[in-house]
Amino acid sequence: MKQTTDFLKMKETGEKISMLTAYDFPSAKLAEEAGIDMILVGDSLGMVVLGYDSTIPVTVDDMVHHTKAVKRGAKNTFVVTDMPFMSYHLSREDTLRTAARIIQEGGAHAVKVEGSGEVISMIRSLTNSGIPVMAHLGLTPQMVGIFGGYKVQGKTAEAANQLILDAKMCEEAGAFAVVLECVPKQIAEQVTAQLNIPTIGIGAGVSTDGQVLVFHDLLSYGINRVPKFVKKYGDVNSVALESIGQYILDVKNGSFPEESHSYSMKNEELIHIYGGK
Ligand SMILES: Nc1nc(=O)c2c([nH]1)NC[C@@H]1CN(c3ccc(C(=O)N[C@@H](CCC(=O)O)C(=O)O)cc3)CN21
Ligand SMILES: CC(C)C(=O)C(=O)O
Ligand SMILES: [Mg+2]
Repeated sequence: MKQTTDFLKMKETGEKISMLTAYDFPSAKLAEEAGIDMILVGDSLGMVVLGYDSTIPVTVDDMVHHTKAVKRGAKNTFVVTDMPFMSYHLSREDTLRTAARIIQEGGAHAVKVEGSGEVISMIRSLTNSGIPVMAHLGLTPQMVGIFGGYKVQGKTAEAANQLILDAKMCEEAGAFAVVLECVPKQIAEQVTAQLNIPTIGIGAGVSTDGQVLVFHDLLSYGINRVPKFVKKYGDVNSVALESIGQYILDVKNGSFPEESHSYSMKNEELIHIYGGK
């Protein structure tokens, strides 16, 4: 299993890091079997699995519950779990206790936190306590209420310079990697060049040290509209719709179940249950 030090080595050698979200046993099993470098139990589960329209309602209990399922499906892959909305802001003690739960109870190898500012000192406290931290900058979805929507970040020179400073502070605070979400490719390239820790991009161009995508986006699974940065590698929606539609037809016209799907008993037994008639 790859771990934090291996991801640092991958940056040095130029081997790109592949990361994918997973939220349950089957998605984790598939990601591991395909050979993914790192799994993210993203709070995007609130949207793609639980049906909320943002990541804001997701709780620590949700994250622990889904992390446990992911761990049962992927026993040999590095697992990072998102700390959900407001779970790393109230106090240092609360942040450490929550992260410890995600690690000890959930079984994650690392946690991910969004943002800079006050969060930087939390990254320091977490890493000092022995918990590997992945930072997340740019479009930080837990700030959707402040951003006024899911909009590309760091588009002005000022915002871009701030992003570069923030990324450096995350590294100094001990983060082992940083996710850059929805930022101009030029900024992602700059940050990647200026950091010693790997950058993992999502909507951040090709220059980052790795890429992350949402499982359901990559497979078009239960999702219809996807952001511009998503590439559809599969079409589970159409496979599922065709299959379920055919099942319904077969049930209605009696062509399912077939003989091969049915159980039977011997005639000599059967005669006795009809009272010998
Ligand atoms: N299914 C899914 N995929 C994700 O990547 C994802 C989630 N959910 N939920 C949590 C966040 C929210 N994310 C999003 C959601 C929408 C856009 C989006 O529509 N962006 C616009 C950019 C608009 C602009 O130009 O500023 C786009 O058209 O791509 C981006 C990131 C990324 N994360
Ligand atoms: C989009 C990725 C980076 C994420 O944070 C999530 O899936 O929750
Ligand atoms: Mg997230």
